[in-house]
Amino acid sequence: MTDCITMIKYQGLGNDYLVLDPNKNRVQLQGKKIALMCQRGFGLGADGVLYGPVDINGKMGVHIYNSDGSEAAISGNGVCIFAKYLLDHEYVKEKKFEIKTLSGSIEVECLNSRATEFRVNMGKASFLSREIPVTGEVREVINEDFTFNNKDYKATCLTIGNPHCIIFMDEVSEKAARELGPYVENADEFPERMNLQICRKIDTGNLDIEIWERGSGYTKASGTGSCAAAMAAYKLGLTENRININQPGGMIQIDIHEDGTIYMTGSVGYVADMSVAESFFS
Ligand SMILES: N[C@@H](CCC[C@H](N)C(=O)O)C(=O)O
Repeated sequence: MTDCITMIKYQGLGNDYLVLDPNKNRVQLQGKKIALMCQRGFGLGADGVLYGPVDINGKMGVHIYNSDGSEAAISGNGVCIFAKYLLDHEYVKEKKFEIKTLSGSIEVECLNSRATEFRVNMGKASFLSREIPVTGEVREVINEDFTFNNKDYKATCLTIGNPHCIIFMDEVSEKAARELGPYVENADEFPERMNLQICRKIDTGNLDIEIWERGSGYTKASGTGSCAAAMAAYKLGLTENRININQPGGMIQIDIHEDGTIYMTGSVGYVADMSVAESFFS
């Protein structure tokens, strides 16, 4: 029998990931293999790969990869999807547990019996340039002037464990995100590249966003992107501390606590068991 690599595809509001469990596969993960798996058309198609469970500093963790093969420190939808995988495959039995990522330990809570709704403690954001990172003197990057593709914008940048640029606009669209995204992602001001969310304020409890992800491009939803958009709007005094983030794949609710801790409530779904022959990578 040909050696196969087995994966399970899940999605969080259309932000889809392949879970690759090293306990079930003997595979040396490399960036180009990940990129090949994620390709739509030539590969299996996904916004990224979740490789785990693995040991990270003595705890059960997951490595998160974007569809270009780059590794991300955190993914909100990715953590919800991985939490579902761990419950579905009985790696955990509790409803509340921690998942280790490169950005730290993330507390997750399963909210329903089908393990499709999760509440995640995403920690605190930082607007400090040296933590995001953004070049220039150390400052909070709030409503700052930037030029992307020869056009001037006001942007607020922050880290949720991964870097985000938030630009408020009167109208947001997939077209606008796809046009601006690559310039923001790869701007010289952002040494580790950048995730972009363009945002429209609907009211003090609702934002509309469109997303261009570092390393994955246009996606239908983003957990960390939702946290970043909500935190930027709250910091700018545009919203209350409970904000519904409406995005093409659906809605993610964000709660910002008094101490600045951000909680996201997201939904995920199982898509399919998939396998590829080793020869797929040759
Ligand atoms: N879709 C994710 C974000 C994934 C990581 C991001 N592309 C990065 O490189 O930081 C989410 O749901 O947060």
